[in-house]
Amino acid sequence: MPQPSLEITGLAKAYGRPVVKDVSICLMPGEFYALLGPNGAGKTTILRMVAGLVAPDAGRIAICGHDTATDPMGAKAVTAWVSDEPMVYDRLTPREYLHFVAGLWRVPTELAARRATELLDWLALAPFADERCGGFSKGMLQKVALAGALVHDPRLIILDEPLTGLDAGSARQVKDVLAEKTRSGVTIIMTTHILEVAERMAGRIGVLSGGRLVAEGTLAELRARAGRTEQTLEDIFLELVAPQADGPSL
Ligand SMILES: Nc1ncnc2c1ncn2[C@@H]1O[C@H](COP(=O)(O)OP(=O)(O)OP(=O)(O)O)[C@@H](O)[C@H]1O
Repeated sequence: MPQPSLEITGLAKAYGRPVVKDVSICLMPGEFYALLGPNGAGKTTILRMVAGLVAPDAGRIAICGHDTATDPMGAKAVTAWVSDEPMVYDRLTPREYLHFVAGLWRVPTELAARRATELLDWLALAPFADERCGGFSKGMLQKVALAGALVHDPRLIILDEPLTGLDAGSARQVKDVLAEKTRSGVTIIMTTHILEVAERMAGRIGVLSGGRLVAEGTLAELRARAGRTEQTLEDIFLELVAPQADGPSL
């Protein structure tokens, strides 16, 4: 059996009160997984723990076999993290930024330049490749940040609300790049509030409510579980996260 790209087991985190409770998720190479849940359900906290930005209180995370607690560098080397708040240096151009990030990852210069050109093309940033990022819109900065996250050719991409603030054209470019990545065996885990995006892009969907994973599966599996095949993802989602599904914590 191939090695999972992401294996989360019994993950827990409290900030005064528990916000992530005994969450386990296993993703294989090439999977696209969407984490859905109401505001405050714990989605970003899980992603931040996977990215190594927050330490779990309990549980284990392994990325392509690298335990994030005992081998954080090994785990980070195969991971890309793109937050919903793009951090890009204003004074650099997209090409300079990608060169800089590739240098941090020690990607050989020629390979880095080739990947940068490809990513800038894919994300329709080529015409702006040599303009300073300082004048860019938030959507353009998000695309530059995504390109930066992909320049070291990660095996796991972690995305927090990747399409927020993108216009239809940019959202399509990002979706196409992500779909292309999964075709080449890269695994993606993302949070989204846009149910249509989860429905269209993700192979599997996990629904989080009050810090717990209350359902997981393909859309067809979630429908079958809800007992009615004609239900939309929105109907299923609202049923799953309704207060009676999770007690009074919501
Ligand atoms: N650094 C922190 N300190 C204290 N509480 C935190 C911290 N980070 C998150 N929380 C709390 O943990 C809970 C889960 O937050 P999280 O951001 O993971 O939810 P989310 O599902 O991503 O929500 P949203 O959809 O609104 O982004 C929230 O109640 C939040 O206030």
